[in-house]
Amino acid sequence: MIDSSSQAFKKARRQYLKSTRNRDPNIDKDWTPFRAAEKHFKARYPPPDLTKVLDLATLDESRASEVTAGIWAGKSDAVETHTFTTGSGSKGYTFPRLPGLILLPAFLCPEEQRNLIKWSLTEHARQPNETNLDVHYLLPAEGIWNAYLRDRNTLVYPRPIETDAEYLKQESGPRQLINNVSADTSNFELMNNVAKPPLPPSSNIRPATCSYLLPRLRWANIGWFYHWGTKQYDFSKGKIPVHDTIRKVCKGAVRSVDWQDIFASDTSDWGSHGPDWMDWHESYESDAGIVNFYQTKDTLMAHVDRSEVCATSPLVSISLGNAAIFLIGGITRDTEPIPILLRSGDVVIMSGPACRRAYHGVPRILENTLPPHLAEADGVDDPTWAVFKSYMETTRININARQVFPKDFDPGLPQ
Ligand SMILES: O=C(O)CCC(=O)C(=O)O
Ligand SMILES: [Fe+2]
Repeated sequence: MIDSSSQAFKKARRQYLKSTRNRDPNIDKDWTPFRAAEKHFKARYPPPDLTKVLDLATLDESRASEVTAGIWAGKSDAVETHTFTTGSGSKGYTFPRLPGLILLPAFLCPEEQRNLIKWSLTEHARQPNETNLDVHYLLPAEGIWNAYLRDRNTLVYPRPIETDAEYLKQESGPRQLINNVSADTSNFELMNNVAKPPLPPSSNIRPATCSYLLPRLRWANIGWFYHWGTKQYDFSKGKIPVHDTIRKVCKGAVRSVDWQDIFASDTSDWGSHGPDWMDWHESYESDAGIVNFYQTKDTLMAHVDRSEVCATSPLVSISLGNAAIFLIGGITRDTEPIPILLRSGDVVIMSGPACRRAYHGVPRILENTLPPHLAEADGVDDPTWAVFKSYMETTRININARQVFPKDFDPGLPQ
């Protein structure tokens, strides 16, 4: 329940009244259903109503302490789902409205969740993997997390602007043309040959401490490098092998689903190569992706992950830490999105032609929803957990792994 006498509620109401005083009363007239849902869940005032949000943890007795830990809970029957039993005996859910969307609640046990959180910060958010901070700062080689643990006041210096850098020579015009085009096997070569100059560092960045930068860590790349300027992969930089921990979890998630059950009666268009779900237990291999780090005020706008050449192979998305509202709609923003409350340990799979290129986003991280198995350092039999716990109190981590190429497609790239 929302406490309307709390200081936070009153502050949000004051800000709302101030910011809406001169607002056009028809402002929401032209919003697409996706935009309207984003606005609803983002709002601090009035706080969003979660009764239409699917929250499967409310069905699971063993997660009762997670659900009651914070003020936020949805409903187990808010959205039409079908249940199946996974290969490992747990429950999985499908959505008649969006074939190929799979939800595996609590797929990861508390220990696996803690290990993935540690891995994300200690081993992954550092060179040679790129992070959002690298564009502007010369980060320590050990990564921002390890440097922060050593001394949170250590200064990190801005990346100098190189006077002969490639980014200064590029015209911005032609880049726009190829920006955000869906990748596929027929345009792969063209996309691959588009120039992908490094993004220019900002000119007004000052030295900053590790404790200032850590909450500003927003993502760390997995596998093939992604080029944000063109929204395409930059295959010329080679591929960093996907860590075994991630490979195994993602393969495990894909293998736990009986795809025959999901897609045998699917009649949609799977593209020129036809359906490939029959092979996924063997052929699925994540080779790119991103680890997203969200602070409680961060959001991820509606988008489609369309840079992968394969538009049907599963994308595996792992939630850790604070809970979030995840919205997923259809191939345009005009489809009313399905709202799902994702909690730590939940895994979402987006697969098949209808779901893999559906609009989705994260309009809200739900504050104070860190589950007890991550929040109580004492209850965790691990003396090193306390520092992770303090960071995770205001954080959600999402590990998002994708397969870039279809099974039999040879991109002709050095491995
Ligand atoms: O954080 C999430 O649950 C989704 C992230 C996502 O959609 C992405 O990284 O493309
Ligand atoms: Fe995405």
